[in-house]
Amino acid sequence: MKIVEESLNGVKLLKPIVHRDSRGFFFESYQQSTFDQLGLSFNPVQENHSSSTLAGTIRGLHFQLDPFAQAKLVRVLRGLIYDVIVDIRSNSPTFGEWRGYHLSADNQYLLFVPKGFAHGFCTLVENTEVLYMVDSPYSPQHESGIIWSDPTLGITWPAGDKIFSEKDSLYPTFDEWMNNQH
Ligand SMILES: Cc1cn([C@H]2C[C@H](O)[C@@H](COP(=O)(O)OP(=O)(O)O[C@H]3O[C@@H](C)C(=O)[C@@H](O)[C@H]3O)O2)c(=O)[nH]c1=O
Repeated sequence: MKIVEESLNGVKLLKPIVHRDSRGFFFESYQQSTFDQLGLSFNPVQENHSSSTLAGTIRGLHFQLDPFAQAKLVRVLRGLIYDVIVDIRSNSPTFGEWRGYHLSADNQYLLFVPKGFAHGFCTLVENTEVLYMVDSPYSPQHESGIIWSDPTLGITWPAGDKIFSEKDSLYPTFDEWMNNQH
């Protein structure tokens, strides 16, 4: 496992060591001691798998509130996504900044997203499958989010029509969410 890119404090784009042979490939997608060596404190307790039928499907921007905040290790088993994270740590020098990464079954990247980030993605091809481990269990009472199309954040999503859930259409803007924190 090697770090390909570090951007907002604590976010890491990782590339596993891929062992290829005549059958195909093998890689360790998570190994606790490797993560410890990379300085990533991550002890997953739940794995999630989502499949999105149409290209242009958006899921996000999501996070869970303390004490159920989740770090995530995200990768794509099939297809291609534009994965977006937003720093929502109010004490962070990069508070309110976002970054986007192309994750695909082909590039085999893994994105490590620490606690304190809103997370979402847009699928770029049909039948895209995303797998991610989280280090705190699902807690519906602690689910929260920010509207993916937020004007202040100004995320440059891929062009084209979008498909998203009703739940995701009802999340507040970044400014509304911030004002509700005080
Ligand atoms: C997130 C989650 C959902 N569910 C249920 C609730 C609901 O009935 C159904 C679909 O949930 P959602 O619409 O929230 O699924 P989705 O929009 O895919 O939510 C996910 O989006 C990405 C971007 C993330 O970062 C994840 O943490 C998660 O929030 O699955 C669970 O049972 N466990 C879970 O951990």
